[in-house]
Amino acid sequence: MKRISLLGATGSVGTQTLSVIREHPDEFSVSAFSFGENIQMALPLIKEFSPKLIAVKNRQTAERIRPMLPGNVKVVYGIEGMIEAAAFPDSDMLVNAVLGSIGLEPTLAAIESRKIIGIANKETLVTAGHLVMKQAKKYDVSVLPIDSEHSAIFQSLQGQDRKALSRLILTASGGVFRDLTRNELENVTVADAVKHPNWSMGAKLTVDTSTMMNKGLEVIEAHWLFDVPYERIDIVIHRESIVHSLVEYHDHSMIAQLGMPSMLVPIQYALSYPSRLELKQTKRLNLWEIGTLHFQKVDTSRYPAVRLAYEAGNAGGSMPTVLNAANESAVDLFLDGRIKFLDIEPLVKNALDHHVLIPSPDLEAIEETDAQTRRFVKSLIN
Ligand SMILES: NC(=O)C1=CN([C@@H]2O[C@H](COP(=O)(O)OP(=O)(O)OC[C@H]3O[C@@H](n4cnc5c(N)ncnc54)[C@H](OP(=O)(O)O)[C@@H]3O)[C@@H](O)[C@H]2O)C=CC1
Ligand SMILES: CC(=O)[C@@H](O)[C@H](O)COP(=O)(O)O
Ligand SMILES: [Mn+2]
Repeated sequence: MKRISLLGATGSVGTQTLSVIREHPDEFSVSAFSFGENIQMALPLIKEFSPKLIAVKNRQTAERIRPMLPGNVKVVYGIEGMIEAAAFPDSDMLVNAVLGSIGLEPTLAAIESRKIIGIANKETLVTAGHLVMKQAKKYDVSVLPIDSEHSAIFQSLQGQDRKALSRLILTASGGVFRDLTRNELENVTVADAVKHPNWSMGAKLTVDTSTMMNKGLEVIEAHWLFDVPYERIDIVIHRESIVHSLVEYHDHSMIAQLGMPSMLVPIQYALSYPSRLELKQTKRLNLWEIGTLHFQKVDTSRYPAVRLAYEAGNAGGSMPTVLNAANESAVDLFLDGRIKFLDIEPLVKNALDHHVLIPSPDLEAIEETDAQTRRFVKSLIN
């Protein structure tokens, strides 16, 4: 029985993680459960999975939910609460499916408590991948990818000769606006931007897929997870989201993982690794029904966020922190209707241009850079 601390339990990855746990009650249980403010969604899940610890975003949410729960359930809140949930002594594994760089400190705390880490929360690896991977090495902890592309790469590396790895190739759907020119993006709305052609996901990530900042963040995520330099990480646009990513070896063999677009597969693989469990809930891939797959080179003048991400990754130090924080702020502003879709990329570029690089930032410098960048982006639109 693997006992799990789940951060972001009410979200898209969080609820799908709970579906995997529901299907395998003899394999997994939930010991600590964290969410933001969505009590209506959380309450039936808490009743079903009976965690011992609940962490919520703020004091008001904690005070509202406390009387609705049995007395032996502990309720905590804020970043300290999330850290307590991540490092909960009765857990063996952290599944980090919270949104944003707020997931960093809980991840570090769980590593120090020697939990297995299942990481969906890519912002944590983008903002401070060097700290996470250094800590994981120090405490001899596995960091298992849940992001679909990284799970595909991880699966394509199993049993292979790491020294023979040539490059990683991340697939990208191109997002909902992939058939529009940049001029046609001028007046796209929030409602248009939160529809993904192949996956059902939270709003922030869906917007990131349409600027393709998501793929830029994923390049940085792959750099840290697999210790591969940026010049050996490529992106290919693949409309169907059937090939979830590929690894090329020195003998020119490419090994890929394929499947229908469902997060249940990478989530379950991280939970059960190194075993594979049966998955009943997802449609099998039927290649003759799919028929044709398409692959296309990325044009970075169409998707400037991809270029910004490679530049930030290559610059290193605190630049990826700025990239991530500026993007989180800009996407929030877009989702709040305060800026247009095409304002996102220039805001991120402006924040990167304005930042003076810190070469090897520690946690304090990362958090200060993150906060400063968010203030800077807000000041630009005010
Ligand atoms: N969705 C997907 O298919 C994939 C997601 N990912 C990554 O996984 C992460 C989660 O994505 P997704 O599930 O789509 O996001 P969602 O927006 O669907 O869910 C976010 C979750 O985080 C909680 N949350 C948000 N802010 C806070 C906060 N300040 N304090 C505490 N809890 C908070 C939300 O709580 P509440 O709603 O209760 O307020 C919710 O439970 C992201 O990093 C994303 O990039 C990676 C690959 C695929
Ligand atoms: C499901 C998943 O892993 C997302 O992060 C995904 O990457 C979104 O799809 P595209 O980035 O290919 O549009
Ligand atoms: Mn992904």
